[in-house]
Amino acid sequence: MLKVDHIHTYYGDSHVLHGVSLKVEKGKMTVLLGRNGMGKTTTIHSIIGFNSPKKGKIYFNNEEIQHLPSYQISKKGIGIVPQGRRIFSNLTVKENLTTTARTTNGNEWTLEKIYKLFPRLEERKKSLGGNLSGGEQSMLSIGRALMTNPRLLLLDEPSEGLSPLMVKEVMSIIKKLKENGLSMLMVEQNLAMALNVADYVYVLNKGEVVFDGTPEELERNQEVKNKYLALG
Ligand SMILES: Nc1ncnc2c1ncn2[C@@H]1O[C@H](COP(=O)(O)OP(=O)(O)OP(=O)(O)O)[C@@H](O)[C@H]1O
Repeated sequence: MLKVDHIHTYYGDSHVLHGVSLKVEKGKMTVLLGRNGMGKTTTIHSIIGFNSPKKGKIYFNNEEIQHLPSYQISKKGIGIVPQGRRIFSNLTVKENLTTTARTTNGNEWTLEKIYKLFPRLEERKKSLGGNLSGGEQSMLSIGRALMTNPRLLLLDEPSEGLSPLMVKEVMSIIKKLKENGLSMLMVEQNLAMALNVADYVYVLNKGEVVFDGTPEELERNQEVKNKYLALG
């Protein structure tokens, strides 16, 4: 469904991604792991067109998208749950869900379905986004992305800064989406959580893929875990 082929991405003169390649299969959860600053967010931003690669190609359903602006990429069916959630703090929960909603990719997701998946959001539908707890904001950010009816959902550390209880809740929702057949690429710092939901894992180090394999293969690979995933 998504193929990232040897991309090189820069911030000004700073060369951050050095030929990153990865694939996301239809209906699967692919997880990007790696320590802080290794290029995970930059990879997500390259795919969605926030920071397009200077070299290399990105194919979505066999079509090259690396040269397109982000609104066109999103129109083609790639949704994003950005790092830090980025919800609209002066809009209500309901407005957050509806302002960027899109039906051009089909119309599976409706407000009713979102509220069914996240009953907490329905309870708080009239509250301003800025008044929600971190966990509620995380749910809102996922709900808002689903309202664009994506074929592929990019999630950049949806569990960041949440309490263990909230992390569990958000992850169980992500698992439900996976059971429903949604294709996802998720950045995650928490190894245990990543191994729990992933079908396939990539590890990034200094803008390069240093491991790819199944969660079981990563689990057994003590060297990769020690070298590239140790905290710090
Ligand atoms: N806007 C920017 N301008 C310049 N350099 C940047 C910018 N954003 C990120 N970088 C640099 O690019 C590199 C990769 O950053 P990136 O955010 O992709 O890492 P990450 O793996 O997602 O880490 P984190 O979990 O901390 O977000 C880092 O060295 C970072 O300092």
